[in-house]
Amino acid sequence: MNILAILGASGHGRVVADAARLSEQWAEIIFYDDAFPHLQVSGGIPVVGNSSALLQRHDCDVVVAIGNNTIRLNRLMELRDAGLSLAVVKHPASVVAGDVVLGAGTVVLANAVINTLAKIGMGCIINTSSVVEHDCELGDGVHIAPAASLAGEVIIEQRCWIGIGAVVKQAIRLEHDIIVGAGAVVIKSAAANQTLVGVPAYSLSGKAKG
Ligand SMILES: CC(=O)SCCNC(=O)CCNC(=O)[C@H](O)C(C)(C)COP(=O)(O)OP(=O)(O)OC[C@H]1O[C@@H](n2cnc3c(N)ncnc32)[C@H](O)[C@@H]1OP(=O)(O)O
Repeated sequence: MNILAILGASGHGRVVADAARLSEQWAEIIFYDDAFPHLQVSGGIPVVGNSSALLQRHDCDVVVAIGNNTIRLNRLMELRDAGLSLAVVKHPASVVAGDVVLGAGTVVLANAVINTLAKIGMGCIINTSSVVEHDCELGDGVHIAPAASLAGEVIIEQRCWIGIGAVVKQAIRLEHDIIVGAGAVVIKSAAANQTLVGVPAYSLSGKAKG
């Protein structure tokens, strides 16, 4: 389709819009945001309605640019179930191996590299200058923040957030809904629903309170 509708007109939305514009895949880019009608324009791009209005459209591709993994994924599924066509946005300065599978609604931003046989789920953010090495598997709604790096054969389950500049050693598995803090170095697999920080990474929930 000729129009890309982006749900979420915040800073991340503007980054996604710019990647989409540079990819030259769409003739027109518009925002939807629940701050409409208060918010009318973002980064020079018109905000034309709220999320309910977007659900009524069927003449455009759509992507959700909301940082929160659970909200982004839920919104995407809602739009998919309403029959909208979910786009993949890939910045032209990203490098994605030819055999990589990118799930619907995923965005790959500038200078990100995804290497051979990686599988990326639905609604993921592969953010600026991040690295997803060969044979990694990312579940739905994962966010790899700027400059974070996953070594080969890492498995990241759904809705994990790998913080800015974090590093994950090869063949590690992170179960669902883990947050890895900025700059952490993860060297062991970890169970779901915890926050890991530090070098080497440890669980914040297991930290003694002083
Ligand atoms: C384009 C973009 O901007 S994408 C977004 C990129 N941003 C990121 O990736 C941010 C990642 N987020 C973080 O690193 C956060 O600090 C989190 C999620 C790890 C923790 O946040 P919160 O749950 O709010 O924890 P809080 O800030 O209260 O810190 C709790 C403790 O952990 C420590 N801590 C927090 N983050 C880190 C970190 N990254 N590394 C080491 N220690 C940390 C704090 O110093 C604090 O320790 P204390 O109890 O001894 O004082």
